[in-house]
Amino acid sequence: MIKYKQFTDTMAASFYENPDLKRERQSCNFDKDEITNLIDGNVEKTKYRRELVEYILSDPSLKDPIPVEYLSHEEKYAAELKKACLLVQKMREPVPKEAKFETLRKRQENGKPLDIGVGPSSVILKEGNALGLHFVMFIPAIIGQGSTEQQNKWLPRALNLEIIGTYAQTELGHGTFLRGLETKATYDPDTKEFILETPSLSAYKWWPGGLGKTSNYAVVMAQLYTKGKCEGIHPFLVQLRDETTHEPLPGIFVGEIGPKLGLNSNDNGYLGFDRVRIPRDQLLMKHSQVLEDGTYVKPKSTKLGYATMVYVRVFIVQDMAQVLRKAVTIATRYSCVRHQSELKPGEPEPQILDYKAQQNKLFPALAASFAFHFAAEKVWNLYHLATENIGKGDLQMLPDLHGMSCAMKALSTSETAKFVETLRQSCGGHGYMVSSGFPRLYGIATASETYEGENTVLWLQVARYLIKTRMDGSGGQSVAYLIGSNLPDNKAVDLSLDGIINLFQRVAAGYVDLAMKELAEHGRQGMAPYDAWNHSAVQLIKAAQAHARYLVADCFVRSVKEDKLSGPVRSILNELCEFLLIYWLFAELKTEHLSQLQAKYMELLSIIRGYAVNVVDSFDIRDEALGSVLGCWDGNAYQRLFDEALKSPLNRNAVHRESFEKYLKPLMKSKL
Ligand SMILES: CC/C=C\C/C=C\C/C=C\C/C=C\C/C=C\C/C=C\CCC(=O)SCCNC(=O)CCNC(=O)[C@H](O)C(C)(C)COP(=O)(O)OP(=O)(O)OC[C@H]1O[C@@H](n2cnc3c(N)ncnc32)[C@H](O)[C@@H]1OP(=O)(O)O
Ligand SMILES: Cc1cc2nc3c(=O)[nH]c(=O)nc-3n(C[C@H](O)[C@H](O)[C@H](O)COP(=O)(O)OP(=O)(O)OC[C@H]3O[C@@H](n4cnc5c(N)ncnc54)[C@H](O)[C@@H]3O)c2cc1C
Repeated sequence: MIKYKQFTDTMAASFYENPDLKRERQSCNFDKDEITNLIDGNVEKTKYRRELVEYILSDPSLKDPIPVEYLSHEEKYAAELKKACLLVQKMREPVPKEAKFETLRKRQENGKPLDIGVGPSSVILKEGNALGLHFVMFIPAIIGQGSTEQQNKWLPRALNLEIIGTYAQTELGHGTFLRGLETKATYDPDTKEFILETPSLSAYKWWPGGLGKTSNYAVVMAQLYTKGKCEGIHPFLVQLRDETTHEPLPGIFVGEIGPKLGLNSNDNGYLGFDRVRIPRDQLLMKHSQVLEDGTYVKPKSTKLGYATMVYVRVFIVQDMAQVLRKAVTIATRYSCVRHQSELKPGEPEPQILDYKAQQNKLFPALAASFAFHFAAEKVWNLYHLATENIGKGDLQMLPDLHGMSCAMKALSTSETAKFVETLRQSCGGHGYMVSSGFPRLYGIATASETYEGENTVLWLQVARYLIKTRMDGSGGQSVAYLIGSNLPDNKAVDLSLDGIINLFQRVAAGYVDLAMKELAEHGRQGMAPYDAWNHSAVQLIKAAQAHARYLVADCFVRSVKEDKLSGPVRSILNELCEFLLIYWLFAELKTEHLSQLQAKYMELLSIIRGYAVNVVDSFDIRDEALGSVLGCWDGNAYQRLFDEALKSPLNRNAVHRESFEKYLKPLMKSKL
């Protein structure tokens, strides 16, 4: 290792707490645990999560020997998969008899397994997760699309990880337009099998997570042909690899698609079929069936086959709240410890957290992390209720669930991606380091804008629902304000939370009406409806975005009003809620309203400045899970930046001998 002049000894560093952070923490006047419990769900859930995280982090076999960024593409996959597998094994073993793991042990004694889901796995897996799709889509697809018999056969094996699967829908040629998928599954009544076929290059499955090297099964979406007729896309459970040797089965062409902007430990893959036969009962038959003689039995709605995507869209809203909490924790703590420039002439350099412009970068994201947390809760509840009803044959809630999940997925991912970039910038040059943690978070947020329905496409789905509702009054609860007599009145701007929600409805309804006018105008000019729709897309997307903001804002306001909160926490959430609502309104309002809101906005910046550090502390994210030298709890950012830089392989020796001797030296010695 090369030598450097050291300013902190390691022992002293382990007791260090940055004085600026310490001062903020000493002035905390609310119960941080209350916010922690609110995010976890309740006190017991917090206790469970903390023990689980400690249990995982105290295991030396789950630690990275060197930062994964220094590994090759192949090594990265292997190292992260190893951790994922060890994690799963660990969660199955009996927890040791230590007092600090009492909750975990009791849980196991009561026959409840330890969670291996998003929270625990994201503590140690930060670069994507080869087993993620198995848990997030493969198992939910079997549950949501499989008949009871099929679930009984496949679920226990999948839950035990005897088989590992993914969700293979997107193809090289089509991701958005599902009706355009080309993979074929043709029923052969003689053998009672489906024959899977990839008819062209563009029909190759492309993208599925964990497909390249990890999965031995997949739920494959393919066009179902029976009795010479195409019945549209359907889910098939297909074995891809031998269960013992892991070799691809005959007729299966499978591999990995290469490096991506982020999530590089996940082996996203490609897949092709050359006349691969599977038994008839591997068409997942909860909603539609093919009988032995090839007769097709229709589902109650063709859109029930899209249900796995709806589930994941809901899941993503929750994931975005988590990403935002991490990003805003890093940027707020760093802004507290970083001093730069001059605020008052001649005075010491202030904390950058005191600049209004800096607060304007941090606090909207802080507020939005709560907004998306509450929105995720609401849409989960709706999802469970709608699914229960669908199980009883009542599909009435399906359009509202689709509209709401598309709106919230698109808004939460696009806002999170934008905020993560702003928060990165708020940390200046150091934010650009991989060790800041921002590149990984940006990789997740931007991927989420694209996967599970590209956002523009989802906005247009939302717009379709809004326009339909406005025209025939058929929409559900989330769009009730657009129906006839429910339309928000045009009273003067009132700055109460309810008043602002009314304003949000007016803005959204206004955009919907403008889009309708535009559609009608195009119609009058002789355009066909599909052309008019395309020409009105910009306005339609604006309407969908305003509606999504209304939905999320409304959830926030309702959650803040619940009486389970203490006075101090209620007023913090109230202020953050009001602040976010004004921030979003700025994007929509005309100048006459702006000055009224501007003063309130500036006042709220100062108020939030008072508790921002303590609020991010209450997110209770362990340093190891945060994965950022800038955002660590102790605020020892410079020392940690330095320590991390010293891990670079280029710092093993003072001179990189080989490149110096071979290239630099000859260059410097050569004459013109
Ligand atoms: C150790 C490890 C342990 C544990 C690990 C645990 C956890 C893992 C950790 C971390 C993971 C974290 C996060 C990541 C999670 C998951 C994401 C990962 C990968 C992503 C996977 C994918 O991307 S899968 C592929 C997704 N693809 C899409 O979303 C495609 C988008 N396209 C569509 O949805 C559709 O084609 C369409 C909606 C755009 C159009 O469809 P179609 O042409 O058929 O329809 P129309 O436009 O004609 O509309 C017709 C009517 O149908 C209604 N409609 C459409 N869709 C739906 C629906 N889904 N539900 C209900 N109704 C629907 C539409 O509204 C129309 O109605 P009308 O009444 O107006 O006619
Ligand atoms: C990290 C990652 C992981 C993924 N994991 C999986 C997986 O596990 N399984 C799986 O099956 N898939 C997966 N995908 C694929 C993903 O679901 C698709 O990429 C996504 O649905 C977008 O489809 P597309 O790539 O065909 O984009 P396209 O539809 O080709 O989009 C290109 C552009 O065209 C625009 N566009 C398309 N249609 C319209 C329209 N009707 N109106 C206006 N504009 C339009 C879009 O807005 C976009 O700007 C993954 C993708 C990523 C990035």
